[in-house]
Amino acid sequence: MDVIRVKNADEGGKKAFEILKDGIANGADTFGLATGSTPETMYEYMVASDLDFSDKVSVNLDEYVGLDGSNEQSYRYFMDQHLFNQKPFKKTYVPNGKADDLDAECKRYDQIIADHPIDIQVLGIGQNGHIGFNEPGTSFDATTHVVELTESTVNANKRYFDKVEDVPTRALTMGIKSIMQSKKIILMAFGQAKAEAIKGMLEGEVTQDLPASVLQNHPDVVVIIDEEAASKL
Ligand SMILES: O=P(O)(O)OC[C@H]1O[C@](O)(CO)[C@@H](O)[C@@H]1O
Repeated sequence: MDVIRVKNADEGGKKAFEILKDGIANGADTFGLATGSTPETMYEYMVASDLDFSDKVSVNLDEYVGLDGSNEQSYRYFMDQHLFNQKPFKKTYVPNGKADDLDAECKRYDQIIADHPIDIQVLGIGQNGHIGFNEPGTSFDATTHVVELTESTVNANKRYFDKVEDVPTRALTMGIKSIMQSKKIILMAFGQAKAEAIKGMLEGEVTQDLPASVLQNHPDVVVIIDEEAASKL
């Protein structure tokens, strides 16, 4: 893995944006995108740029079960607000958290991923080392599936909700197998809370107990970390 150290999230987002821009210049047209606070600065640079995404496709990682796109806490809403409303794409995919049949929705999403192989996958990382919503213990062979969120993840994400009881406890997520099939991966991590997971991911063994460690097996990963996230290396 190629590790790039930056001062802060702004510099990290800029760096990620530059890698994305180079990728586009080299023909990338399908992007795996992530939500959460981590990629926000990268989206700001995308929005401020003169790049045109109207012939590009995005396939997002995950969505809460039970929230539809008009819900301000949904990941569809987040993506519209932070990127798609300002920079229209040809097509944007996010799992449907309101699907009546979640198993069918997982199959539908796997077909979307198969139809749109991801050139560049953007990732954050959970404090417990999750990628997407693939929590510790998830099989590396998993494709899109429904996840019971861990207490650690619910607690980390409660900052976006009025109260912890409002945080959905289930989500749909692209699986690790699909993430690993992306041609290139950019993982960003900012802040002290990510330091332990980053250490495990870069220096620990490859184990399902720390899902992001699987990235050691991918041939083209760029890890962008600020000083705090790098503090345990
Ligand atoms: O960027 P944040 O808000 O720290 O979230 C970290 C990770 O958690 C998720 O939001 C899922 O909980 C991921 O999509 C994200 O990469």
